Amino acid sequence: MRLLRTMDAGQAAMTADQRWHLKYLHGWQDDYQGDHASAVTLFRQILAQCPDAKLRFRARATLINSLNTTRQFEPAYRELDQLMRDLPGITDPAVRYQGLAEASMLLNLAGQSDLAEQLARQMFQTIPPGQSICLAQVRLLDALVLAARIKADDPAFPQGIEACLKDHQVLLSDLIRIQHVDALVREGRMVEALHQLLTFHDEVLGLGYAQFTVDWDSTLASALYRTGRYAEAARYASEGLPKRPWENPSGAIAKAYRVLYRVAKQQGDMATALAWHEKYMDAEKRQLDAASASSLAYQRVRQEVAAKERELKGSTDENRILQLQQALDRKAVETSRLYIALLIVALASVGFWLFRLSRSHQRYMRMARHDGLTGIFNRQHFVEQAERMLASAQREGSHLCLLLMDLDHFKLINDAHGHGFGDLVLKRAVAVCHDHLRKNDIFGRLGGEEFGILLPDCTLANVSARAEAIRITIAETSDDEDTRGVMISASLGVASTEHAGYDLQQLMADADHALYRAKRGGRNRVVLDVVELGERAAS
Ligand SMILES: Nc1nc2c(ncn2[C@@H]2O[C@H](COP(=O)(O)OP(=O)(O)OP(=O)(O)O)[C@@H](O)[C@H]2O)c(=O)[nH]1
Repeated sequence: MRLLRTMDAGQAAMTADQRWHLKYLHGWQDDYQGDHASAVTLFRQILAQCPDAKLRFRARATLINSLNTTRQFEPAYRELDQLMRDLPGITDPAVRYQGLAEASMLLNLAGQSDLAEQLARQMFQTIPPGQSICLAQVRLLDALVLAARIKADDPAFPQGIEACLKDHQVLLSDLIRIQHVDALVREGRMVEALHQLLTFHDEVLGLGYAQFTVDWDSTLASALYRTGRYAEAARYASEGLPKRPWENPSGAIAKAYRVLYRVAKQQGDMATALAWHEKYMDAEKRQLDAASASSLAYQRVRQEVAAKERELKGSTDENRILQLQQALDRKAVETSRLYIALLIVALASVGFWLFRLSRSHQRYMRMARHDGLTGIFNRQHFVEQAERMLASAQREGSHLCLLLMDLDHFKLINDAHGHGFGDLVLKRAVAVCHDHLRKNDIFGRLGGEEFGILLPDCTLANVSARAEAIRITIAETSDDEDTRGVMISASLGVASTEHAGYDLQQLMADADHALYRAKRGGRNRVVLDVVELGERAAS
């Protein structure tokens, strides 16, 4: 206490952590001195605000003890439940050890000797440095004796006593002795029990621990009574009774009253016997009430905790279902996105494929319709287009002219300059012809070096000028640089719907006839199927 006062004086210089520890010590002191209400308040402050988990754990362990002492069983078991939950997080052996010891003791009081034994056995694995198995053995024997699961000859008793004495824990060594006495009494070994109780009686008295003294004396009185030593039994029983009535019921007090009652009865003092019997009954009832209240409280808290866990599990399950649902939704969104992406890729592929197909179709169509060398219509397509145009002109009542053009002495050009050169001349002749054609004119290669040109909206009156222009242009290619002055010319035969009508065959025949005449007339000239245009020799 003095130490605590000194520490209080130095509080101003303490760290926050040190102040919390000081508070804990005050709580512990209040508890020891019987001011349990103050102790409980201090421990609860620590539990609510202290940041140090270790100190909170210790405060809870001591709080459990205070609550139990003041018979606040339900809060005590609630704290015990929390203590057990916090236990796995506590690694400091001394703190764990303390917690396990408190928990084991409380469970033993609640009649849960199995659980108490389990926790006591855990204590053996957490012996703090510098400590022996003493306290662990006390807790274990407490549980085993209560459950009558240990024989009086078990070496655990002497081992425990030895360990406690080594630690200078005389009170704890005597606690083991009284546990041993319980075991001896249960086996009917009264003489040995008595011997032990008498031998250490003064030592126990010297400890000054009132509750334990009552326990020892009443056990001694009971043993004396059972061995027929009535007077001594009565003496120890009444000596053991507390000087002022205890707030807390104790089995030891009931035991002492019972001895006194039995001795009085034995002596035939029925009035005294009756008085002791009443007290005995009252103490026994209080003891039993306390025991069953404790046990009931334990069961109630267990159910409460189980219900909470079920609720928690339920909400956890609900949460998990919700989470799964959300995960599923996310997956569904991802899947639809994937499908959309796949669809887009598929559509793009199909689109691309269609585009390529149409391109190759167009290429194919172009190849099918056009001449590979000059790029103008081939004969078949020229005929098709010409027929379409003739039909249309016939419907509209307009006139067309057909020019058949054939390069002169082309064989000679080929023979003299090579086939490749001949190709060049063919392409050049076509190219220059384009300069004189309109958008709707139809131009095709009918074969070899022979070409057809169909001119819509054209009459015999204006065709000659256009045909002549074409002839002149071709003749002028002779002067081109790359034709190296080779004589190039063309003959043209012209036919018109005005004479031939709208039948292509007839028109072609007329034009062919005119062409023949142009060739026969000396080449490099234009001949109408009716009138031969002026002959003009190639320059
Ligand atoms: N270089 C080349 N020559 C071709 C092509 N197609 C046909 N020819 C040639 O053109 C020549 C046509 O000769 P001919 O029918 O005798 O007529 P020509 O020599 O022009 O005489 P005329 O028509 O009477 O003036 C042949 O020698 C064919 O081999 C071609 O695509 N390229």
